[in-house]
Amino acid sequence: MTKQKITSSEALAFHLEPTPGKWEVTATVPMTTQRDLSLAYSPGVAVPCEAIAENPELAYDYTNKGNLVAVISNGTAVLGLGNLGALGSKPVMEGKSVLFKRFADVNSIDIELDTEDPDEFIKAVKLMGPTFGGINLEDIKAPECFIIEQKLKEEMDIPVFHDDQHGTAVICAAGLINALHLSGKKIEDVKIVLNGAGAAGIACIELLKAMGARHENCIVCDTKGVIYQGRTEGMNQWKSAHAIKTDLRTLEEAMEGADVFLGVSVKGAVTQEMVQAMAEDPVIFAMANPDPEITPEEAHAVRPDAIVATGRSDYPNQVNNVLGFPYLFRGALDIHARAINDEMKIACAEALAELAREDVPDEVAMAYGKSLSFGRDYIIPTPFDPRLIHMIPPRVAKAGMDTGAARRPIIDMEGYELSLKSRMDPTANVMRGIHARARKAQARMIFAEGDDPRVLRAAVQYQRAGFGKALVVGRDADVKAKLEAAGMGDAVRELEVVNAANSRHLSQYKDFLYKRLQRKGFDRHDVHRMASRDRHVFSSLMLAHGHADGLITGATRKSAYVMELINHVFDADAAHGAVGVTALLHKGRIVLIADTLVHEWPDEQDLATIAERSADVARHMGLEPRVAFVSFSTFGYPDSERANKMHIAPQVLEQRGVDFEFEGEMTVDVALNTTAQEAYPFQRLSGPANVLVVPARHSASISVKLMQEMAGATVIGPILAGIDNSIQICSTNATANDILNMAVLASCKVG
Ligand SMILES: NC(=O)C1=CN([C@@H]2O[C@H](COP(=O)(O)OP(=O)(O)OC[C@H]3O[C@@H](n4cnc5c(N)ncnc54)[C@H](OP(=O)(O)O)[C@@H]3O)[C@@H](O)[C@H]2O)C=CC1
Ligand SMILES: CC(=O)C(=O)O
Ligand SMILES: [Mg+2]
Repeated sequence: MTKQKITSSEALAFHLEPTPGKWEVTATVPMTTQRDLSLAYSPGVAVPCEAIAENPELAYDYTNKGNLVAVISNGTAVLGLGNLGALGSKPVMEGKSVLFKRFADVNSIDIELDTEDPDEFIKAVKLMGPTFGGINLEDIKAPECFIIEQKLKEEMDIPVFHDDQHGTAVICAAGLINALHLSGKKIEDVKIVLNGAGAAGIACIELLKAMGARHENCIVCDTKGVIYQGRTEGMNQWKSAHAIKTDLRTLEEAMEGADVFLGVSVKGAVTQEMVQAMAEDPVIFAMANPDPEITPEEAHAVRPDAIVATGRSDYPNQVNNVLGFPYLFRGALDIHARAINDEMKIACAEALAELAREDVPDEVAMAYGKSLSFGRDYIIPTPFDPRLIHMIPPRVAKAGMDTGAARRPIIDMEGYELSLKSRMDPTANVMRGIHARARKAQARMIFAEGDDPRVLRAAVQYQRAGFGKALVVGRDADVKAKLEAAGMGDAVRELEVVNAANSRHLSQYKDFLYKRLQRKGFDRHDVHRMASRDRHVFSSLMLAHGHADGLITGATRKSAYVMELINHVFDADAAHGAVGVTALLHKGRIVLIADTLVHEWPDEQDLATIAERSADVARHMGLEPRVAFVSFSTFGYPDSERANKMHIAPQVLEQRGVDFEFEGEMTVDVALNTTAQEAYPFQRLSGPANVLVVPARHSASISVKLMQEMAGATVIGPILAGIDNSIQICSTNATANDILNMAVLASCKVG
């Protein structure tokens, strides 16, 4: 698989922009009028306060407690980086909070406590109990973490869960069930070596023993080597419980003939010699973060028969607690659980293991840009698998209900699963699918406006994110200076700068252009000048000759101007069926609007073509198209000459016999709102429209910009559809990220 290179400057920029950190708080109630204020605050707020004081259970109804989890750390074991202190751990904790939201729609805030004293820590967390529906402890070193978790579990009436212990153990167990299944070994028989006897290590080995691994077959190591009976150095009661009678003293000795290696220690703790000495079909879970005990490349170089997993997302088999904590808490919160007990953890591990053995739906394979099927490189579901949200929490919730952990059991399990499906934001999956397809396409993308810093940023990101090769049109010295000024001096050597002066194909381009334009009033001299001087024309010529796979431009000049130049080389116009489609992403919805670029005032035939091209784009984005022809009238009322073409266009489409849903004409609310649709029982859309064909380019532009400015919608486009070549025109106020999105779309050849 293509490994994505991430630089330190990118990581810092990601955390700095658009605002420092990774999350913010938004209100879920209106706060605009005097009445809102009276309800949300004094005097209205007194009513729920008193109700909750009388019956604390009502806090789950009248406050956000029931869907709020605290991620709490003191920073004493930040990933595998060691003790970075409370503040130093904040980026990881913010990250965990965001993962809670992204994967399971759990609201979460991070809290960093500046203390290494377990009693102080316990007291602080306990006092916060009323605020939260659950507590996720994170990156607290052993053995303090054991004391802290145990005490808080005893004293709090909400789930307290140390993720590094149990989250890791659950995922490790799920992965191991499947790895052993593949290597044909049984957990009772395998010799397991665990390196790292801290939070994660102790919990992993305890869970595996509970699942059948034999005490005498498990060798645990730490910084002092093997934990054997009688050892006194660096010991504690949790390690002692796993000490065995043995003469082995070092990890190297322990690894001889081992079937399974589990690493939750530090980067590079395992050597190739150690791996070489393992038994046949060894299982190696090198889970230290951010860098594993040994890389899959190193392990496979000496043992091609090994099944290897790491904690990282850029290798296959990511054994990482991100697969666990969001879904464990989702299930626990939804039954208002008092705790997350062992049965709930085991249910989670089994559900994950089963899911990996199931047939992988196309949408998952598409999102990852490769086919995934149960085997050595796919023993555990991938974090972006959209089935996790509706398949794991119900199993956790059921186990909690069966074992008395639920305060409010779920009655309608089927309804619960459906509600989980609709919790997740579909736009994220669509974007992921597009990115994965682009990565697979590895397109050579021309960024025509190499003198613009936004374009340069996008080009650098395009290449560094592994989408393909970025070809930047510009003058070498200028590109270099701009990159340096933008703090990306290190990218100078990475990007290929192309221009008329360094092109071997210029005379070929000139001849081609002259042939196209000689009967359109251009003389040879003008044409040659244009080919070599105008970057839009030069870029188009490169694309037309197959010297690149896609073109992205329009960030510096108005789109009509750019289109005119591009059309000297291509036939990307209305007469040839070109259409501009813009995608609006907002509040978990995606709506495409067309035509935003090519047709000024389309007639009914054009409108039908626009619908067809837009439906293609929708399918490319992974959406099943539901097209609405929108107007200010609905099904003929009010009758108006201006709305007439919108009334007729669906009939034209009907005659063309297309294979997608369409309807019209209708107002936007009828198109997008199923309740409004009920007033028209004869209408044929099976749900809200996701493609809006609008009467003219001005209405398209107004709608898009209104959504962008007023609602803060994400705008992708206009996507130029209906032409063979992959050209995307971005807008002059596009950000580097918008330009990158357009390049990615161009690269997966949408349209
Ligand atoms: N993939 C995943 O999902 C997860 C991975 N991890 C990773 O596991 C590692 C440990 O985390 P955690 O348990 O929270 O941390 P702890 O600080 O609680 O424990 C660390 C343990 O690793 C041991 N150790 C450190 N260096 C070595 C070494 N060179 N050889 C052998 N043992 C060593 C320590 O030994 P001693 O006791 O002698 O000090 C200690 O037992 C980290 O790298 C972390 O990123 C953690 C959670 C989840
Ligand atoms: C993944 C995780 O929680 C860790 O490495 O600490
Ligand atoms: Mg952790």
